[in-house]
Amino acid sequence: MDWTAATLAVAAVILFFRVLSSKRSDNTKRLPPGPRGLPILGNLLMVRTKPHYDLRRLARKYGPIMHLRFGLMPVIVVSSPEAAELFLKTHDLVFASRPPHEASKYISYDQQNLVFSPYGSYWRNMRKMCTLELLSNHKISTFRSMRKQELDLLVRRVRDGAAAGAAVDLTSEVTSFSTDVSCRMIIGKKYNRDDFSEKGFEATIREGMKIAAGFNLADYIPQIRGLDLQGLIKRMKVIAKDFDDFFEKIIEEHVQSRDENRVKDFVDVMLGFMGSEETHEYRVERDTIKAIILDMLVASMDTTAATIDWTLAELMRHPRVTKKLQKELEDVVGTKRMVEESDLEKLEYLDMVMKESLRLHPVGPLLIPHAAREDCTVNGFHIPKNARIFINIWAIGRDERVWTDAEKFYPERFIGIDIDVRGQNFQLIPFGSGRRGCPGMQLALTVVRIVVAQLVHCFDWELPDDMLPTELDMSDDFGLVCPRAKHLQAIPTWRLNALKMDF
Ligand code: HEM
Repeated sequence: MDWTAATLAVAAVILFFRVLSSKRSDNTKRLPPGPRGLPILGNLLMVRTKPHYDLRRLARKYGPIMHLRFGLMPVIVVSSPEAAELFLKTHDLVFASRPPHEASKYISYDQQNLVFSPYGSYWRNMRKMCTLELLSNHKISTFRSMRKQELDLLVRRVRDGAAAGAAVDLTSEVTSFSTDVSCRMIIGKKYNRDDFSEKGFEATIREGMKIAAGFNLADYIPQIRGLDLQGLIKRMKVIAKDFDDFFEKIIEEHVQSRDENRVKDFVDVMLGFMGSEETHEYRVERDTIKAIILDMLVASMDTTAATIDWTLAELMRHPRVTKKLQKELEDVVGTKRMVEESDLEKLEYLDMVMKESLRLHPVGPLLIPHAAREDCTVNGFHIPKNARIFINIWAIGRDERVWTDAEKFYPERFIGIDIDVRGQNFQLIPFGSGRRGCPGMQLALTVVRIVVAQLVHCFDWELPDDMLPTELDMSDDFGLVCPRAKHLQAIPTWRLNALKMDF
């Protein structure tokens, strides 16, 4: 044997043992427990139209940190406050990314939005801009009088319904209110039917959200991406074109408008940063603006409306709670005027009602999927790089080990307990927590509280057709946002007789 052959033989033996030992150490990495899956599809068929229910059922068997496989992708499901804290606080930086997402590649300018953008300098820059320039306390206070105008209009519409003695479709009314407020804040005007394609603005937004939330096989088996087996790419291209035409029109109107005195909407603010990187740190291009407009519309319109809707439904089912809330409003506001945003901090029972509603009905029951940026060990379990992380906050909110009488709507459970919804108490995180937590939380809490307070202060409510409170259907509908499955209808009676409606 010459020296060259000997050296090659030794190198081959070393390589063989290296590979063997790396295989062994991979095998010793302990994944969290979970059900066995099918070849290729993995556990995809175990999750049907209501994933939050299916994943809770599985977690009851396999534990609060559970491993599944959707297609070829590892999925980790988190279902206890302690485990949520490990993922969103202890190891927040590792899990602060989002997985690749086919729908937002088409609809959101190649994931240039905030919601689905992977962790990195682009996301950090956009997140900073949104937090400091669009959603700061100062900025949202500049829209206070606009919110009041829209709320007055909502009350007026409901009062007209009260005069007719008919049931009002509260879900539709609250959704229109929320759409109008969001549009005025983000694009500076209510959306106009003529501005959009035939299908209509709201229907297109909803279709986009449905596709974005759905289980797209290509997200889990990237090798079949080009085949478009579910026909989603075709639909997404149509939606993306409709949005792009609309946003181009909006941006052009803003560029042409010279009124310096009006309150600056989000498009104005972002246009102010475009092409001025020397004076501002934000790198904003035209596609960035379009992606963020869509993000803000999607993130604010239906989340806020669905939260108000769920809360009003719980109040209809619990007349005792409604009476107690009306009493608090009479004590703090009186019966001679309507509620103002400045009253909100004094309304402690309202705060408990909102917490209880968000506990039972978080509109993002699984948060938005997070992604592992690198391999990580959590609670002794190996969490592989690129794993999708679902945090089942809906299951946590209804866990009997965490909450006494968990299924019961009982706002008094928060008396004397220091738990709020702002991301520090992991048994109640309807807005998420940590780096990816909701940047619109303050705005959302202001809007949902003022609308609920106003509608309960101004009106008494009765369910139609002699329906008993216990008969109200409370089923939900899963999507990017989880609203009530059926519209809430109720008959209002004006109760502020001392107040003339001259607004
Ligand atoms: C009641 C209303 C709302 C609820 C319950 C809610 C809840 C949430 C949740 C659960 C997340 C995901 C957190 C995570 O993945 O860890 C989120 C993200 C987000 N929310 Fe909200 N939200 C609401 C309203 C709003 C509003 C009004 C805005 C802005 C106008 C907004 C903007 C966003 C954005 C931009 C993100 C993505 C943040 C990121 O990925 O960095 N949300 N929200």
